[in-house]
Amino acid sequence: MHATPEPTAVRRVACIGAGVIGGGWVAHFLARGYQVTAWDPAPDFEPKLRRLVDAAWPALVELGLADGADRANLTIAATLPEAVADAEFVQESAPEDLGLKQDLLARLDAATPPGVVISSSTSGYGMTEMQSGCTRPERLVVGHPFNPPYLIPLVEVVGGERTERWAVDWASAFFEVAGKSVITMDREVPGFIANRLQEAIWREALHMVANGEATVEQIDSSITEGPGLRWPLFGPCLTFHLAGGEGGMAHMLDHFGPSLKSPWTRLEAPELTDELRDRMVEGCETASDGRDIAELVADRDRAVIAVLRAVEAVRGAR
Ligand SMILES: NC(=O)C1=CN([C@@H]2O[C@H](COP(=O)(O)OP(=O)(O)OC[C@H]3O[C@@H](n4cnc5c(N)ncnc54)[C@H](O)[C@@H]3O)[C@@H](O)[C@H]2O)C=CC1
Ligand SMILES: C[N+](C)(C)CC(=O)CC(=O)[O-]
Repeated sequence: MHATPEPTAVRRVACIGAGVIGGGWVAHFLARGYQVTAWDPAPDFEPKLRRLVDAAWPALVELGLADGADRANLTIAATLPEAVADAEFVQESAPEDLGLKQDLLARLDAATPPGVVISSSTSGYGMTEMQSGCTRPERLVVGHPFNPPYLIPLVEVVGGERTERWAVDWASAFFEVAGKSVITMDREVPGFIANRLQEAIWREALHMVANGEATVEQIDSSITEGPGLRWPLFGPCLTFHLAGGEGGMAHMLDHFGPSLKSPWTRLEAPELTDELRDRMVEGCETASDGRDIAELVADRDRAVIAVLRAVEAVRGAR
């Protein structure tokens, strides 16, 4: 049996590794009213961490702090075992190095009370490969955040082959209670969902710069002045649903399906089978949540205007 607290009862979290992401997690958990203990092997980590939290705090105040939220709730631990000794949840944010993560997670597993869930911020490793040295692998999950974790809501949660289902469900529930927006994945896939999508763009951008096909500035403008303006409300699927006009995704795929064979990207497209077409069309119906095309267009237009105004306000304030 495992002495796992209810996700709503957690008060003490440990953040292991306190760089860009670990520090961002510290700021997030402090703003949500948790007692946070941080540990990092770098000798100068404490002043850097406090600078990061102080820089984030005005934004967190503007968003609204939870009851009891206070930067004084941060404790600096001298050792890894001290950091996790009475933790009710542990978030690991050490460098993206498989050997280092395997070794660190094994040490965390040995020092953390049984039943306490340990989550890794890894950007792409599977928990199956990271939990290989753990004696209680059932409580280890990936909890992949986005920079900065105190502002970007998404966390992707997924277990490894030796993770038990309760730990995945517990972590998802805990992150929700802690104010995050969670995608729980049933299957391990390198890079999870969002980084696979981001990497497709990122690798193509690097190819274009390497080949002299586009400059860094052109690449960034192509997103900030183009598709990026549509993505805050609708992701790539509903966005392209509207590219099909009144025919939606079905017409979009029938019209532009042949373009999947054109050399528009170095990434090879899957075969557009009837099954894939149906899955996309049905998925867009579900995601539309009862709205017809005209209603979706109206929602998109309102969102794009709001985003354009917000961006203009930030540019005007520079
Ligand atoms: N930077 C980003 O945009 C994102 C990073 N991540 C993931 O978060 C993790 C941390 O990345 P960053 O914060 O960007 O790196 P970072 O380099 O800013 O921070 C890493 C921290 O880990 C510490 N560290 C080194 N060895 C350690 C060990 N053995 N045990 C504990 N801590 C150790 C370092 O002293 C440093 O403070 C990685 O797994 C990365 O893939 C996830 C989402 C976004
Ligand atoms: C650059 N990165 C791969 C570490 C980015 C992430 O993992 C998520 C993010 O913040 O975009």
